[in-house]
Amino acid sequence: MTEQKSLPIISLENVDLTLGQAVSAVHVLKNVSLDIEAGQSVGIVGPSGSGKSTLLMVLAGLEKVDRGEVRIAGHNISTMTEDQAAAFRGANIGIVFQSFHLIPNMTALENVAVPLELAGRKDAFAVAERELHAVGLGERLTHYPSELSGGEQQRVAIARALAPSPKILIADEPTGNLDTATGKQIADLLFAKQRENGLTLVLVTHDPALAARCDREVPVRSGRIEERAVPDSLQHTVTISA
Ligand SMILES: Nc1ncnc2c1ncn2[C@@H]1O[C@H](COP(=O)(O)OP(=O)(O)OP(=O)(O)O)[C@@H](O)[C@H]1O
Repeated sequence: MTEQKSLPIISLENVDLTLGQAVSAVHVLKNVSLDIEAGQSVGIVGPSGSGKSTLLMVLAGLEKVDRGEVRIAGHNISTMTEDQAAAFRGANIGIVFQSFHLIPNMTALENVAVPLELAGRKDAFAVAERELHAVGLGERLTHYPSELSGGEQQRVAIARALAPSPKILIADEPTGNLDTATGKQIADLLFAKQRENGLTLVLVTHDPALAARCDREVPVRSGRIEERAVPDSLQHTVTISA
């Protein structure tokens, strides 16, 4: 019997992207290729300004590439219209932005319930409440973002991204504003979702401990990735030659 290699859930092929105009133009991503298997956790690491957040925006279809292809779950997100990409994200991808993007005039509970309501879930508020409890914010349901600390806002954003049970979670510094103990709790929650639900995790992080917990670290340097997916057959084999 021949072993079937599953298609990567995320695949970038020779992606180039320049942001800004004229003198402020920056060639941010340079011929980037990256395959991520379903259910894998990947830590995107690298110096400030190397292109990590831009890479996440590209993966989420929020930034169009100049060249190359971005395929998510077999769909070419680079050729979708904005509406198609938004619907696709809603059904498949949870996103935690560096600046959270919470809706200021909605409570924590309402912020988390919004994507569920948009998906037509009748149990939106019950699920939202459960997710807020899971990130340790059961006592902050009716607080508005301006009444929450930075770390609490970050956890609302994580609860909102996880609530619709996406296939993929893309998160920019998900523990960046948290103390060590709370950061570990959030990381535990994310890796539990990976283990139990097969969630694919793509995390940008400056935290070496969080990166080390991922199945794989992808280093970004000046807009380039040197690493390419290790074939399955080699992934769990470590050979030490004397
Ligand atoms: N709209 C834009 N116009 C011009 N340059 C941009 C634009 N957006 C980002 N850049 C540049 O692209 C580079 C990569 O930015 P990006 O935010 O992806 O870096 P990063 O690796 O996530 O950094 P950090 O770790 O500091 O968050 C930076 O040098 C930034 O100045």
